[in-house]
Amino acid sequence: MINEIQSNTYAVFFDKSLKALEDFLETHSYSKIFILTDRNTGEYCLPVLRKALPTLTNYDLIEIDPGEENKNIDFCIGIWKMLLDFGADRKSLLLNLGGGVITDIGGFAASTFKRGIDFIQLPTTLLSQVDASVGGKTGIDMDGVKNIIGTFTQPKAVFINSQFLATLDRKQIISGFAEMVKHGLIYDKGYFETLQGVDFSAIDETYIIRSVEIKNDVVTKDPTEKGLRKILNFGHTIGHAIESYSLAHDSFPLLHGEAIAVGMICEAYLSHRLNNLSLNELNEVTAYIRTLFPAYVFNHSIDDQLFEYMLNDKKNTDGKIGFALLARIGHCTFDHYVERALIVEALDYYRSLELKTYD
Ligand SMILES: NC(=O)c1ccc[n+]([C@@H]2O[C@H](COP(=O)([O-])OP(=O)(O)OC[C@H]3O[C@@H](n4cnc5c(N)ncnc54)[C@H](O)[C@@H]3O)[C@@H](O)[C@H]2O)c1
Ligand SMILES: O=C(O)C(=O)C[C@@H](O)[C@H](O)[C@H](O)COP(=O)(O)O
Ligand SMILES: [Zn+2]
Repeated sequence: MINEIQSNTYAVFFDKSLKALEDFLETHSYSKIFILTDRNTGEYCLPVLRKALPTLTNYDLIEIDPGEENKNIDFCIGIWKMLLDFGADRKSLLLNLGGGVITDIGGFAASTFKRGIDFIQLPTTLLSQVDASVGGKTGIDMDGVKNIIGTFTQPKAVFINSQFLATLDRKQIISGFAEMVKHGLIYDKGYFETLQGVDFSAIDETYIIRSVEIKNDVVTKDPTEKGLRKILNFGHTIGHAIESYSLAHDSFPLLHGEAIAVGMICEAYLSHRLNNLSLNELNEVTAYIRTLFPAYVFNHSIDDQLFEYMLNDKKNTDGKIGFALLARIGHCTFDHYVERALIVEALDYYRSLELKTYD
């Protein structure tokens, strides 16, 4: 069965057969089709796509190295060059087959090439299925700052095939799960509670659909983050700073969802201090996230560096650092500007927890 969620300008299909994709390609006459993969999705996901769509033979493949460290302008130039060399025109289609790195950089490359060509998202990680492929935020990192260059450009369609997740390791699954937890925390307490019983060895498609419904609801109301959409950034002001720091300093950097989990604990603390989140709910959020993720160990000596990153957050105004904070589980508000001393208190709260550490 193919489920479908409608956004402002496109549809998200939940489609294990990829029949909806076949129909899409048949009804759109693209002059050329390009498939963007990274080395892993080229190996694991492209064969699944080719098997499901044996008629899709006429395409050019663009493959980049996997990993957040490659979501940058150099790889983007590589994609633009390939499009140019292979003769992409304005009626070409870029099909992004991969995780959030591929859907972000591919979306950005397509939205800027010849001032914009069509792209579709075929997300292959849990994180990209529940979050990154939907909503039209495209982008790349620069100087270690997350997503600092980018556009709001909607894809022509998103095709979610949960079978892609079969080759994903547990760490990646749990990283994606962090964004699902975020969806429950900001929008739907019942969903947050349901997620606590989820079996990671086989994530039910119902949950993926619920997360996409929540994300789609928010971005449909506010596609370009003038207000409400900022709630999708809960956990990200501090989380992105931690992610950037880890990318620059650790031999095995935190994954996006792992860093956002740290951010969600710190920002739940701020929610308690500034936005009426009750102590009980703060403890509930902290305890649950602690069961999912080991501790990330960092001390005061890196606080200045974390602040440098936070000063680049896109929710900031007039040099004040912006946050989306929970008012209660299931409800989040935005445009909270927080002083450094309180942010340090939130980092201290995280540091004070006795957590199992990463090995
Ligand atoms: N645009 C948005 O709204 C949005 C939302 C959330 C996150 N993001 C971005 O998404 C990125 C993180 O995405 P991610 O977690 O998918 O990371 P990722 O794209 O790096 O994928 C994780 C790893 O899994 C591999 N992989 C992908 N699919 C696979 C499969 N089916 N089987 C085996 N291996 C597979 C990839 O090659 C990579 O090594 C970050 O850059 C984050 O900033 C964007
Ligand atoms: O779609 C959104 O809006 C989000 O904030 C979703 C986040 O999970 C995602 O990580 C996003 O890329 C962060 O955006 P940014 O504007 O803080 O770079
Ligand atoms: Zn995120």
